[in-house]
Formats: sequence, C-alpha cells, structure tokens
Amino acid sequence: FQSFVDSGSRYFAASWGGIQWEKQVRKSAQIHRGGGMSVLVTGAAGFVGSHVSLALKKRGDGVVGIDNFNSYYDPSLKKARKSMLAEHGVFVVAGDINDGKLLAKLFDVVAFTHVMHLAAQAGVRYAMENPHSYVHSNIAGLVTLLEICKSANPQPAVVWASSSSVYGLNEKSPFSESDRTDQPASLYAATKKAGEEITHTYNHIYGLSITGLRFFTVYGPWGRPDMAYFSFTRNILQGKPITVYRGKNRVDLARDFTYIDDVVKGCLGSLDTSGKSTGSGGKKSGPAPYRIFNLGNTSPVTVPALVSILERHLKVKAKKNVVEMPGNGDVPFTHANISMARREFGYKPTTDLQTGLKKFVKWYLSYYGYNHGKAVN
Ligand SMILES: NC(=O)c1ccc[n+]([C@@H]2O[C@H](COP(=O)([O-])OP(=O)(O)OC[C@H]3O[C@@H](n4cnc5c(N)ncnc54)[C@H](O)[C@@H]3O)[C@@H](O)[C@H]2O)c1
Ligand SMILES: O=C(O)[C@H]1O[C@H](OP(=O)(O)OP(=O)(O)OC[C@H]2O[C@@H](n3ccc(=O)[nH]c3=O)[C@H](O)[C@@H]2O)[C@H](O)[C@@H](O)[C@@H]1O
Repeated sequence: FQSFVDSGSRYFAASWGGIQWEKQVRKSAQIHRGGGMSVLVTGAAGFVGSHVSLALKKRGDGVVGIDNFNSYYDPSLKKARKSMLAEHGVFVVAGDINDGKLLAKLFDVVAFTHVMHLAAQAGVRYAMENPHSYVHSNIAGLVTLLEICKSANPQPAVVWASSSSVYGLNEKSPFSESDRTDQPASLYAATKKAGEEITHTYNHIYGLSITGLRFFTVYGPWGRPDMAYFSFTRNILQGKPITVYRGKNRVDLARDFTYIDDVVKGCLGSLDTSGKSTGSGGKKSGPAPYRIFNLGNTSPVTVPALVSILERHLKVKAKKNVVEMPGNGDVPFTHANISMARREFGYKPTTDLQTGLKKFVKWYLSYYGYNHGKAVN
C-alpha cells in the first residue's frame, strides 16, 4: 500500500502492508513477559514517545510505534530515535494517525491491548504560525485514532497526552485536576482541552477506557529542539544570544519542569492501572474508566534560574535579551498538584532541575559533539 498524507507542511509517501512489513510489526509487538501488554505508541519517534517505547520494551511488553516524521523540528533527530528503538527491537511505522486504513491494518495484524497516544503538534507559540497543523494532528488525528480503537475487537485501553497548558489563565496554584480549564491561552491548549472532551464522548458512548495525562514542561536527553532548555543550550554553546521572556511588572516566568524519567514512570503507571475498555466492535457493554492526571514535578523554577543552571553545566555565560512576554500564548507560571497520580499509581517525581539538566547536557554534548552544537539546525 502507499498512503499519501499531509504531515503539517509537506506531503510524503509511506509504504506499508507487505509481508516483510507485517513480520516486523508482529515481531515488535511480541510480549516477552507473562501478563504483559501489547502497546501501540503513537508519536514513537518523538521525545516522550521514544522514551516510553523503550521503557515498555525493556520490561517485556510488546511495542509498535507510529510516527509521521514531520519537519516541525529536525527530522534527523526523530530518525535517530527510531534507529535507537530498532536496536532494542521496537519497530516504528512511518505513517500519519489521520490514515485510518493504516491504523486499521495495524489492528488487523496485532490485537493491541493498549494505545499510548503521544503523537501531536506540540509547542505553544508555533500555533500562531501554523494553526492548521494543530487541528490536523490534535483534533482530526485524535478522532481517526479513536474511531479505530472503538471499532477494534477487543478495544484497547487508551492513555494519551493532554497538557498543563489546559489550565490556561487559571490563577489558583498549584493546579489541581478539578480546577477550571475553560480559559486556554493558546490554540495548542484549546486543542488539548478539546481532546479531553472528545475522549470523554468515546468513553461515554463506546466504553473506551481513557486516561489523559497533563504533562508539565518535560525535558531531558533526546529532547525537543524547539523547547527553551534545548534551544538555550544550543545558542549558549554557539555564542548566540537567547531571548528570556518576562511577565508583566517584571515578574519572572516559571515552569514546573519535569524530568523525562519521572514522566515515563507516570506513563507506565497509568497504563498498568488503566483497566479495561468495556466495548467491542463499536458497542459498549458497561461503564469504563475515564481519568485525568497531572504529571508534574511540584516545584516550579523561574526561566532565569533555568538559564543559570545551564550556564553552570555548560561553563559558558549566556548572552541574554530579556523582553516582556509577547502575547504569544505563553502563561506566566505552571505548578502541578500530583496527589491524584500519587494515590492512583504511586507517581513520585525524584529528579530536580539541576540534576535533570546535568543529564541533558551530558547527552547533548555526546550527541552533537563538543563543536558548540553547530550540527543543530
Ligand atoms: N514535552 C512536553 O513538555 C510536553 C508537555 C505537555 C504535553 N506534551 C504532549 O506530549 C506528547 C509528546 O510530546 P513530545 O514532547 O514528545 O513531542 P514530539 O514532537 O517530540 O513528539 C510528537 C511526535 O508525534 C509525531 N506526530 C505529530 N503529528 C503526527 C501525526 N499526525 N501522525 C503521526 N505522528 C505525528 C511527530 O513527528 C513527533 O515525533 C504530545 O502530545 C505533546 O503535546 C508534551
Ligand atoms: O507543559 C506543557 O503543557 C507544555 O510544555 C512546553 O511548553 P512551555 O512550557 O512553553 O515550554 P518551553 O517552550 O520550553 O518554554 C519554557 C519557558 O521558557 C520561556 N521561553 C521560551 C522560549 C524562549 O525563547 N524564551 C523563553 O523565555 C517560555 O515563555 C516558558 O516560560 C511544551 O513545549 C508544550 O508542548 C507543552 O504542552
């Protein structure tokens, strides 16, 4: 088969469906531990997806990835993550979650017990540049995926990435799952909030088990070049200035930066406790779990403090341009209350920003070399 899909800004073709392809999918989905699960991970060549796929595979679960390798950021990093996963026996299919035929084929080949849905157009500020890419992946793609999941027999349990950005202009701190989420500050946040409502309908009508995870600014090795900690590192090493946004009345912005290994533990914990979907072939036979959890670090750090930590680890002083936060969708601060995730599956982040950034810098220097990151786009 050949499927042509619009992956954001450009078209690409992906081949799938041959005997060799099916063999790779089956092998990757094999469970190596009694009672293990077979998980379809969307966005598997992405930052969080590659880490979660690896962790599942390492503990004996079957994992098949799907990713459209779009060029929102350097696709060579996504390809490198795919190669790293292949070395550990995880096959990442090249394709778009809007391609219902491809998804149906994957479910024909493997009776997935779980779907870890991480494919999305991420990034808060880029939504002003390319709004339709958010609708394409975070709304249309989500619905295509849920349509396949609800029709599957048996239905998988679905765990998916929402975002701390749904708290938007909420001023109550720390953010609890029961706080209001009806004042998004960006189109990205609005599409994640829409995802929470859309998944609810599939839970209600079709009995799909749904767990939404509100991640809080995740960072770490194999991270995302568009995020501040990554682009600051690159610019500091290249001697280029960085732009540090500041809030109204000269107040520093702050984020509840959360280390990737902690988030991975939260993803696995929520998969393990997700319970079963209650329908099959599009028919519900009883109520199924619908859950939403914050996965944060519970200890916000200001952006200037983030820069200071990077300066110390990199042993280079940053050239800072401090500017007032433009009206670009950013929120002034985030801070997670994680008591629900702690209660449900023992989620307990253990990595502070200082320690986590040390690990990131070590990875960055080994991946891009010591030539001040000039290989990065
Ligand atoms: N990293 C964070 O700080 C953070 C915080 C909150 C929420 N999230 C959410 O977590 C998830 C993972 O984020 P990430 O940081 O790993 O981002 P990422 O961009 O590295 O990973 C997403 C992956 O999905 C793929 N993808 C995008 N649209 C697709 C489509 N239509 N079909 C198939 N593949 C597609 C991309 O190529 C990419 O590899 C996303 O849903 C994101 O919105 C991330
Ligand atoms: O928690 C979340 O839900 C979101 O976390 C991050 O979004 P963000 O917190 O904006 O992460 P960064 O882009 O790394 O920005 C971190 C902080 O640095 C600031 N920043 C960013 C870029 C820059 O050039 N300068 C700057 O000061 C931002 O205003 C923000 O306060 C991810 O990029 C989103 O995909 C995710 O949904």
